[in-house]
Amino acid sequence: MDSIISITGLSKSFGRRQALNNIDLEIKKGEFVAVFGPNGAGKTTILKIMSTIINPSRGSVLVNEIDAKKHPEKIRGMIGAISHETYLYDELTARENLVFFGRMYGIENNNIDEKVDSILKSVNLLQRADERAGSFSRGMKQRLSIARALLHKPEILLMDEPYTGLDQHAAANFERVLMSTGDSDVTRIMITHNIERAFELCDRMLIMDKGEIRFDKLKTEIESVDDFREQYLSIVEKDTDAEGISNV
Ligand SMILES: Nc1ncnc2c1ncn2[C@@H]1O[C@H](COP(=O)(O)OP(=O)(O)OP(=O)(O)O)[C@@H](O)[C@H]1O
Repeated sequence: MDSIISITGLSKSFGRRQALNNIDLEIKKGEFVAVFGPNGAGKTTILKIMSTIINPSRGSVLVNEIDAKKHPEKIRGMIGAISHETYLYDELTARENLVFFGRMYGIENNNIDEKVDSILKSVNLLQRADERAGSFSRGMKQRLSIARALLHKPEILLMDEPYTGLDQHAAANFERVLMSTGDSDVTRIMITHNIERAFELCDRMLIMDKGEIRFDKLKTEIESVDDFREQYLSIVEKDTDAEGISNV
């Protein structure tokens, strides 16, 4: 089995609200998976469980055959997470933030400065390296948090609406950095409402609704963006006003 992530019978409830309902999902090493769905579908919840930020109510997540519930610390080392929360320290400079996280991930002291400078350059923040993260704009913070997520060269990148706050230039640059990680067989999972970009970048498209995976196809099995959009609407519009899909 060449799955890097193996999810079985996964459910999550918050009080009486069921966010995930008995999900099974296999993700292969090196796949780039886009996850769509209306607000409240359970997308962030499944990513948070994969990142070991929260525990499931039932079921299991195995990453490289390691049980996420039993060994969360091992899983965290394999994962880079980009989300709405930037996980940055406002009082530290951009460089200090990355050095801090680099040490946490066990990057050796003798080459940490070089790695930090190289990743800062890739997100166009090298010139601002010695300024406090707290003084950065939202988009700059997002770029720094992308750098933080990539610094330890994770095997798996989990992205929850990574385009948030990025201007067009930064979004294009982010995609360049993101696709360059493909050389090393990185597995990427991205929640997004941006159907056009995802269709261009990803290998596999999932649609979640009401805590379930309602659509799961390889891009090669989908005729076109329009075909996918139609399928999305036919799945979600019965129950919602189909918020959460866009062309931007
Ligand atoms: N900490 C929490 N406490 C209570 N309910 C929660 C919590 N986190 C999520 N939920 C609920 O679980 C359901 C799924 O939420 P989730 O954030 O996974 O949706 P989503 O698909 O990521 O939505 P969006 O597109 O709006 O980000 C929602 O009904 C939400 O209200």
